[in-house]
Amino acid sequence: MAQYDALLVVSFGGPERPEDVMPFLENVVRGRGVPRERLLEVEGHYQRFGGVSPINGQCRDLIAALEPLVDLPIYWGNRNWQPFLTDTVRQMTADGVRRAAAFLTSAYSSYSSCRQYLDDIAAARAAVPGAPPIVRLRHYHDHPGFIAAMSDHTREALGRLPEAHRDGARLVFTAHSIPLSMAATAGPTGGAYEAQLRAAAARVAGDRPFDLVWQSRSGPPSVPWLEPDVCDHLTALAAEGVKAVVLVPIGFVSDHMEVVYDLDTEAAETARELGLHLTRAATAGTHPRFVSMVRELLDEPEPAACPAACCPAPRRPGA
Ligand SMILES: CC1=C(CCC(=O)O)c2cc3nc(cc4[nH]c(cc5[nH]c(cc1n2)c(C)c5CCC(=O)O)c(CCC(=O)O)c4C)C(CCC(=O)O)=C3C
Ligand SMILES: [Fe+2]
Repeated sequence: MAQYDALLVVSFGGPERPEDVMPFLENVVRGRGVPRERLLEVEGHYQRFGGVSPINGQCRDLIAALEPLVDLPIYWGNRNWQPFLTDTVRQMTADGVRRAAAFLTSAYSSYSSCRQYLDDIAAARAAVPGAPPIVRLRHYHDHPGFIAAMSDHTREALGRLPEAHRDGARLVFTAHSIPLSMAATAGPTGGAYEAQLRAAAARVAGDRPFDLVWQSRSGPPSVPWLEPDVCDHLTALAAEGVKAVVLVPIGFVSDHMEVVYDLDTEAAETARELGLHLTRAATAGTHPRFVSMVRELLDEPEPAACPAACCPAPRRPGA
């Protein structure tokens, strides 16, 4: 930890009042070619929850849990909503921070889940004269702390199924879908997003059979994204005679809107219609092993930066 004098938590950001929902969404999709109808539909998801995304509160909770373990000032900046990364970097600079470590609330390689965060950190630094170096802590999708937290939460969700259904329940891991072109170029040699997710899911599943499926598809319908979608997969499982499912959102680190809407609202409704027993595992959140993992990452030697050609920005047909 001696090499850093501050910890910066970098997250996606989300609105916390109804009037902030559309401006937030416009920040997220600027230049991304997301159809207007999709945006209005997603606006509805946020307004159903009073215009409040859970994600900022979850960042505050994570920081509160880190404070007793990390003997450094902890800063927090978001990519898409207040507190904005640029404002935080300005504050860090004013406070005299000389070399900060960045913890990203995104665990896997791909343009959306990695390079876009690095680009936004670079843009924030470029906007602030004298901004300190910000060193991204390494990917943690394979860290024992992350795997332990998800394993614990998966066991706990299995325990919430009716007892008679526990042995036969299928573990269904989910992650945010991304365009196939983005998946193909994820990581230093391509395919890393899916490969990392599958490896993490296999470790959490242990010797139980499992599936890895996708949620929260966006973008124009003409662009192919990773499939199958979680709801289509539940339908297929029910047709095969599966009676109970545990959904494990291994692709995310907190129970934000993509979890509480796309899984707890939409997928739960699909399961009810199909007569499937369904529980959902909590994400890592503030699980003690996940929190202590951040402390352990700070103590590791400074990680090498991602290769420049890793996770390139996708071409955006329709953008
Ligand atoms: C890989 C990935 C992660 C996981 C890694 C990570 O955690 O970063 C993730 C997380 C999240 N995605 C989130 C929200 C949104 N994502 C959108 C759109 C998109 N996501 C994409 C990918 C990912 N997204 C992509 C390829 C798009 C299409 C536009 C583009 O090419 O960039 C849109 C636009 C509307 C729509 O859904 O169409 C919204 C509102 C929230 C906040 C939730 C909250 O508020 O609680 C979180 C944590
Ligand atoms: Fe997203």
